[in-house]
Amino acid sequence: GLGLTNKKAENFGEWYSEVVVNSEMIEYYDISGCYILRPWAMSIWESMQAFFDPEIKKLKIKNCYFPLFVSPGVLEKEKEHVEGFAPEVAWVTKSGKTDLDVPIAIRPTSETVMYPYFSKWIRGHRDLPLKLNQWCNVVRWEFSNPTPFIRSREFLWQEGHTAFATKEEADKEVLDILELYRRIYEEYLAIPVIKGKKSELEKFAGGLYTTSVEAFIPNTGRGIQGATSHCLGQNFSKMFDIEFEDENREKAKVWQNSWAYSTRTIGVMVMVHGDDKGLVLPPKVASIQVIVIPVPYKDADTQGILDACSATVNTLVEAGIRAESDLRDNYSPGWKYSHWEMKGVPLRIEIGPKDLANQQVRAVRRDNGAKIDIKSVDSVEEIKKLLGNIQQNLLEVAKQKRDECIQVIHTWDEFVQALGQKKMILAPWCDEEEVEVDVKARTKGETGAAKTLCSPFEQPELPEGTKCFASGKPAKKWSYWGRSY
Ligand SMILES: O=C1CCCN[C@@H]1CCCn1cnc2ccccc2c1=O
Repeated sequence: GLGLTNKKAENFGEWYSEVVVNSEMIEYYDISGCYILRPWAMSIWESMQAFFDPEIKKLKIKNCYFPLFVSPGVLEKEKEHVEGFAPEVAWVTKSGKTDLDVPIAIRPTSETVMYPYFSKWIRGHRDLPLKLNQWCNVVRWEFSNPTPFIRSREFLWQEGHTAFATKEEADKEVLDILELYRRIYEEYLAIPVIKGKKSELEKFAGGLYTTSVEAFIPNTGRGIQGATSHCLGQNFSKMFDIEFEDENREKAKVWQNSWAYSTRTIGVMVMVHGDDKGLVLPPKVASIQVIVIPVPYKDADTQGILDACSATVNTLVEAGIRAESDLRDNYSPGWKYSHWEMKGVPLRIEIGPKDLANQQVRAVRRDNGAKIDIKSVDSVEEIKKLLGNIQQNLLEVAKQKRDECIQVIHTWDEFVQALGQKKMILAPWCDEEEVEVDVKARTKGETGAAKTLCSPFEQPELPEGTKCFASGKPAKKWSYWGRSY
């Protein structure tokens, strides 16, 4: 029947798989690591896109589309950039029964697809800045445990690729885009994130520096990279000869960025807000914000109740609220309550004989279960307010839970203890790579090693003489550490 067999606090992995399927977002596919995105998931992707695409167009970024296929020559152009990733690259080796003389790679990301053409298109400084984005799928044939939305062999994302004459312009754009990612998480998905810089070990090896928004999953005590905005420096322009004649007719290499968020965002939302009744959708990304359900009663005026439901939906829709009714006569009200709770619809409206008689409706919030009687005449205004409160409450509750998981430490013993308590750890660090490698080695265990998540832009006070928690050397910065996805 209805309802989840797994509890979020008891077996998180099974709970998550059940929620994404029972909420009708995901259907498992017969190829491991590949998932069907059903409309209930696709509409969430589309609502984020409906925010992000106009925003990047305001920044004069233009959408394009490059081929899915990459010729081996360019993919292997730079050993450093690709070597660590090579095992994940999927290759086309045949067409029909015939072997291709040269295998063709499927894009895992598009730097090497795009940049030979950036080199062709950029001649003079008047060709700059070049700012392109594409909405597409990418393929990475990963072998670690596949998880819908979080880690799949094919996923949807947007990838921005930009080229500037100066480093200053590139540095500014990195942060402009990172702010858009923060807004996606905090204003749409109601998920708190931390903006910061990745360590040298964790950054994109092909770039100059990596910034990211980091989320945290309290149930597993793992950090998760929410989205990433890299400054590539001139690494790729040197590799691909992307140069221009500057004002004093000198040849100069361009400064580049690349940035992405993916369908992983949806998985983070499920993990953070979901509960034992199923999915919980923030109103901003809910394709149905209000579901209206008739509660007929024996010989009471059933037609009157059905008409009131339809009238309520029409009034709400006219006011721009995404409302629908569930008038199916082959399901009980109780069944419908569970069904739409499982799908995470933020607000339910019940209309029974009493409500009809009193010219009111009963609203039930999905986030905290509160029941509110609303005068039908005030329904639009009251429901808009309720949806706003739900959006804000989801963020506040998530922020409070996340903050409870943050632990500031100063010593190795405190670090190990906090790690065991599934915390997101804020620690003073000497910023030396071999110390980071050492921490990974010393915390290797069945639940995975601890790594740096990011060094937050907002740095707490670092008193003179503070020691690195892991090496005892003078600490240079505060960094977040933890196990991660
Ligand atoms: O993050 C982004 C943002 C969007 C554009 N690409 C960058 C960097 C991607 C890093 N990466 C990630 N997995 C890979 C897998 C196979 C080959 C290459 C790669 C690879 O370069």
